[in-house]
Amino acid sequence: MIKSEIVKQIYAVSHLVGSFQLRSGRISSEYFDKYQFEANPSLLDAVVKQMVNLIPSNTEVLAGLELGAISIVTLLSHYSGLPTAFVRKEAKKYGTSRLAEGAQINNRKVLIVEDVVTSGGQIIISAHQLRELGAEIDYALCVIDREEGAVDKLLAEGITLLSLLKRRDFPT
Ligand SMILES: O=P(O)(O)OC[C@H]1O[C@H](OP(=O)(O)OP(=O)(O)O)[C@H](O)[C@@H]1O
Ligand SMILES: O=C(O)c1cc(=O)[nH]c(=O)[nH]1
Repeated sequence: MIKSEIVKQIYAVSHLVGSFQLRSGRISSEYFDKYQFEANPSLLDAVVKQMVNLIPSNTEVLAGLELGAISIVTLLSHYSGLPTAFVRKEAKKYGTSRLAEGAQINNRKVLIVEDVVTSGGQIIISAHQLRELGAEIDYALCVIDREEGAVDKLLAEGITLLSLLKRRDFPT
């Protein structure tokens, strides 16, 4: 599927208009309901196939942030052959008590994988937690960058934000 068709389909299935409180606390008149494009197998497949080309060449592990990025990172792992860490917002309180499940991240080049990025706040929180666990994080990769300041905020943390799509790619 070509990129313009992906844009068209994502907009059709996931773009909502209304009043939405975002993770950052901001109020927005629009919302990309990522679960709608993730629930569509052919669209998810097309999105992830394009994201494979954006993975930095020195990446050793993919790290998908719960919940929305888990389906994306799983398919990205399938197409890239890279192992995956599934990253919780909080460490599990029983069993292995892990924040990052799956692949080992200690001393490895880890690419954070996200769905929709607004302020970049969630990536920063998770990057701090993963770095505490020994991960080396220079990049994050998302499906949609809403272009609300995340690129600069992340750069200040030493993280380059790569995105398949930007807000400007969609209709206004
Ligand atoms: O760039 P930010 O301002 O941090 O906002 C974007 C974050 O908010 C959304 O997650 P949400 O909290 O809705 O979680 P979910 O994936 O568990 O649904 C989105 O999936 C990003 O993780
Ligand atoms: O910033 C957010 O919380 C957010 C924005 C958006 O468009 N979609 C989403 O899932 N989260």
